[in-house]
Parts: sequence; C-alpha cells; structure tokens
Amino acid sequence: MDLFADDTSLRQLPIADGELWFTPRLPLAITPEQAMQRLREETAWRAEHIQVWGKLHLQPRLMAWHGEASYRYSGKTFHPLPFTPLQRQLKQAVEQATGRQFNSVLLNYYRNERDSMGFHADDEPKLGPQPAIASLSFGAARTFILKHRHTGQTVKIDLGDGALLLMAGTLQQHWQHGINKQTRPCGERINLTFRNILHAP
Ligand SMILES: O=C(O)CCC(=O)C(=O)O
Ligand SMILES: [Fe+2]
Repeated sequence: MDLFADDTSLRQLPIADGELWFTPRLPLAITPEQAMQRLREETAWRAEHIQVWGKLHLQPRLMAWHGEASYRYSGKTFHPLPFTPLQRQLKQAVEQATGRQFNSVLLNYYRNERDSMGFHADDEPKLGPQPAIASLSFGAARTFILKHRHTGQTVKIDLGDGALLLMAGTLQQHWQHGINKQTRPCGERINLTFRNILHAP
C-alpha cells in the first residue's frame, strides 16, 4: 500500500518510449467552473491562421500565448502577453503537482465538438531534448489521442474538467498527439499547456 498516494496525486500511466503522468483532478483553491469562467473572460483569445498546402485557413480553435519567452509553434512566432494572476496561480499548482518549472503557457479554447487540434509533437528545439509539458483542462471532456510515430499504436485519454496530464521523457520524440473533431455534441473546453522555453545560451 502506498501511504502517500491519494486521488489527486499524479499517477504514471504505462506507455512505451516516454513518460505520461495523470490525475483526473488537480487540487486548486478555486473550482474548475470558476477557473473556466475566468479563463474565458480574462483571456485575449485570438483566431490564428494556419497554412495548409499554400492556402491560409483559420485554426479550428481560439488560442492565446502568455509567459516570459517568445515561441515558434506551427511555423509561427508568438510574442507572449504577461501571465495573468490566475495563470500564475494555476502554474504554481501545476508546478507543485509535477515538481517541474514552467515559464510559458499556450491556451487553447475549443468552442464545441467541431474544434480540434491536428496531430503534432511539441518538439521545438527551444523546449530542449526531453521537454516536460503539463496540460491542464477545464470544461467539457475531450479525448486526447497519442499515436506512436513508428508502430502506429494509439493511446486515448479522456481529459475532463480539472484534469492534469504531464508529458515527459522521450515522449515527444516518439509520439504525436492531437484532439479530433467529434460528431457527438459537447460544450466548450479550455486547455492550458505549460512549457519551459529554454533561453538562448
Ligand atoms: O488540448 C489539448 O489537450 C492538447 C493541447 C496541445 O497539444 C498543445 O497545446 O500543444
Ligand atoms: Fe501539443
């Protein structure tokens, strides 16, 4: 028996070629409903463009980038806004749960079941060779899918209201992840991925 484990501590999920840690409910001083409402209202949400086969499309979700370092993502450079007080509070709770430090956060707002995120790895050089990326979710549960680059194996995790998922070790080298559109109607969801951007030497 593990005397120290409880429902809210991170548990390691079995996966080859990387590390995944999960808790369905990160302990917070506010309710997930309060966090969701404040994130929705206090964030300067932007509809970003993405280029596919030479044509510009709107990303199928809204985004915002906050923190202390600019960052390239999907071929674009984001200049962050400062952390809001709520983001700092969430960052502190995530750092306490994971034992990792973060200096940036990407926020994604999935308005309904038609919003999604294409398969990708968070493997930008500025994240370092084995980045720790902490993903905190609020609102409607969506299925987070991991696909192994070589074996094609897939792993699915439902990320519900208040859930925290930590990706670490060699995971970004071997797996891609994404959120598919779904036919079943669902409400809105906000996801925060906390990252540590390495400063240029
Ligand atoms: O919304 C999610 O759970 C995934 C977010 C993600 O992969 C990212 O921000 O890079
Ligand atoms: Fe990602």
